[in-house]
Amino acid sequence: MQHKDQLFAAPLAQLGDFCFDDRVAAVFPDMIQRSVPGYSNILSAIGMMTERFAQPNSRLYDLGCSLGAATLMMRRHLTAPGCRIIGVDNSAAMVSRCRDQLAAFRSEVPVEILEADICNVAIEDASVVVLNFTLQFVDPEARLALLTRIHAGMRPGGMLILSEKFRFDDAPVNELLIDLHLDFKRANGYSELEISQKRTLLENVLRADSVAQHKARLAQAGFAHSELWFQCFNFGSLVAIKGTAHD
Ligand SMILES: C[S@@+](CC[C@H](N)C(=O)[O-])C[C@H]1O[C@@H](n2cnc3c(N)ncnc32)[C@H](O)[C@@H]1O
Ligand SMILES: O=C(O)C(=O)C[C@]1(C(=O)O)C=C[C@@H](O)C=C1
Repeated sequence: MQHKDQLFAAPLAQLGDFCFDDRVAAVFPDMIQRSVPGYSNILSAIGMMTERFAQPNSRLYDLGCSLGAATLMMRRHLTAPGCRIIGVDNSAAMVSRCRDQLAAFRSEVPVEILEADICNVAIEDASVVVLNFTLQFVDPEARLALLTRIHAGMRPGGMLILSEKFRFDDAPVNELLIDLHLDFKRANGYSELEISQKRTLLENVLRADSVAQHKARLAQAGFAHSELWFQCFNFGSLVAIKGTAHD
């Protein structure tokens, strides 16, 4: 059964930091669909890109997998033989629900869901790595080290999909795209109170970078190629490819 996100509909006495606890996990599909413009388009493209980039007998990683929406897409579109998918999340509530959700659909592809910090987990022999709205929650100081480890754990020609909320250096543009996102949330039924409480809760935990910062960091981490392939307001997705000997 789908549960509607009404977590922030009533005034909260204390606005601490947003966290991915059991209450959030219980409404997460509704929350992310109504909060992230383009979320479904990005998931569909993760399926298409998996089909294209998964290499035989390699590993595919979904880092910050939540309930496994991207893992499911990858599993459904995987045609290369001998692959395994590894989903990682450090929220116990997400991991438990993710395992249930994956078990509800039949598949021959081996999938393992780990409860761990993506900054510590080993990345090995990967052809596809997904960071779908996860890097924005990692300490900015730890982001380059994580991407460098991901790059080191990938096969040549492997692909990273990095979806994020962005900030923009041009102040009027930044304001406009944030406002359009708020309109998107209003159109999806969120009240002004829900919007402002969630915004305060996210302030210290979701630290957005600009597209230029992401591209520069991906290059520094070793990725030979990267480009923004999707954007809607202040949300979007980049693709980065590890170079091969032919580059
Ligand atoms: C916005 S959700 C990701 C949505 C998901 N990828 C999808 O496509 O539906 C961010 C997730 O990242 C997880 N997360 C944040 N920081 C993490 C870390 N350092 N290690 C592991 N998981 C992390 C959170 O628990 C949360 O489930
Ligand atoms: O609701 C917002 O304003 C968001 O920034 C959306 C966002 C995200 O980008 O991850 C924030 C937290 C929830 O996990 C779902 C979506």
